[in-house]
Amino acid sequence: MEPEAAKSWSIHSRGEIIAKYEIQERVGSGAYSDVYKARRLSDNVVVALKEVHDYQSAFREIEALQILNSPNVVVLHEFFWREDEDAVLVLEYLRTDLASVINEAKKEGRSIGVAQLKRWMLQILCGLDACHRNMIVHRDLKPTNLLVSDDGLLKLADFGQARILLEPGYVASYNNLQPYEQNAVNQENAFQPPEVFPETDNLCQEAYEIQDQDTISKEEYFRQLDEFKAKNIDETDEETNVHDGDTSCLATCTTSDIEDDPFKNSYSYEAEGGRDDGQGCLTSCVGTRWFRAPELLFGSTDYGLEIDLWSLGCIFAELFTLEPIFPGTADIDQLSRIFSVLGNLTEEVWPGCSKLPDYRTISFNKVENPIGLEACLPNCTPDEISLVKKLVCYDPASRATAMELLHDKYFSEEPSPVPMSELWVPLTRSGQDENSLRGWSGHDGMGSDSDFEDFVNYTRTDTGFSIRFP
Ligand SMILES: Nc1ncnc2c1ncn2[C@@H]1O[C@H](COP(=O)(O)OP(=O)(O)OP(=O)(O)O)[C@@H](O)[C@H]1O
Repeated sequence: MEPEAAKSWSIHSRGEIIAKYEIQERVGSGAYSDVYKARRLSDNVVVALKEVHDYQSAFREIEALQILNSPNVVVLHEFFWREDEDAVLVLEYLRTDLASVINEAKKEGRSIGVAQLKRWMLQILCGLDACHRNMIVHRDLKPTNLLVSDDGLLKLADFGQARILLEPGYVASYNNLQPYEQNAVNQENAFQPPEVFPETDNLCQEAYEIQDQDTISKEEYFRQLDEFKAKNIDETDEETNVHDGDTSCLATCTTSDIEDDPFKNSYSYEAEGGRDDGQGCLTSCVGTRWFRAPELLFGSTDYGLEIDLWSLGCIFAELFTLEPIFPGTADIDQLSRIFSVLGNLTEEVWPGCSKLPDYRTISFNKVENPIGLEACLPNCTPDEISLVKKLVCYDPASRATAMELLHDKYFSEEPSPVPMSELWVPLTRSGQDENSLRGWSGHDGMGSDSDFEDFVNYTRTDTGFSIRFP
């Protein structure tokens, strides 16, 4: 029996939806959406109905998912879109997520075995590689957005902040799909639950083999991105009259980040280029803070796919240690945590970084002895540390691409990744993130959003403020 309260859900008033789906329960909600588990009446297939309360977010998610055809990206079955009503996306239903995998392991006091880790990582890499080959930057990668099926199939989800960095159709053609993706496209009835997924060993092996023919090189990617930036227009958003950044800040930074910040005139995520500037700049206010790349924290508006690679590095680190690597309580705290590990961001480590919009607004005191990533990854092997280092590095151009990582020797060395059927999949969804649960994972006391609470040693300067680490 459906609980009484359920009848008041706005989705029940959508005649076209309840004619086709029986809504069973609400399974999640996010900054932009409510998500329901439902049964398709015609064939009993279980789906997720995502009612998206933000036009721009719905548009982006639909646009990206229509392009992507990867076994490691959530399937969009259909969508309902009417003027003056929230869009409803019908997605394949995935019961749990990677955050739950991490939380359960932690609760049980065990680590995730290396062979299991490798299988999770390979699946994330395959999904991300599919996005990046289509020049789609996800912009909100985190464990709660990596959904997992009962069979251990991991899928990238929540494309509400995704952007396509090139004109649609430029790279997303059938011929550009990897063999495993072509199989997915060829499935006669796309509305069936996925068939047994080919083992990722084969999947990634095939991906390696055709890499040189069918994927763009890093150099080509940067060339295309430069062209895109030079054009300085965003056709998608121009056409739809949607501008990047209109909603992202409120969705991803807590209100108090902005409202309570005594220095909000000196340090702000409301990057000039990101809000309705008509120039097609990207907003720096994307993603969830713990996984946000330093260039975003410094207000960059012309970043690329590499912001996802930073997030990926943070996710890999968390898989190794079961703890978020940079659990910042506010945006400046986020930067300070990164600095204390990697050292200060300077022209030596990333030539050109001083041109980042907020680089001179905030001056951090020199971190004399950064602890290094090794200290954050105790009990990890040199290969594991090296894997994270390839992603969690300042210069975006130095970050390894998803395709490069699929070739990383880490994945071909013993122990081999477990077959998917041997993955340990939690029975429930327990995943939480910084936005949804304060005090989770032993981060009690770090829940404040005040950027300055943790920094008693700050002083105003002519251009902003300066912070000494405690
Ligand atoms: N396909 C799905 N199958 C099952 N549950 C889902 C699915 N998609 C989303 N959910 C659940 O709904 C929650 C919110 O979905 P999602 O993250 O896509 O929305 P959002 O509003 O963009 O969230 P966020 O605040 O993280 O940006 C997810 O954390 C997940 O628990």
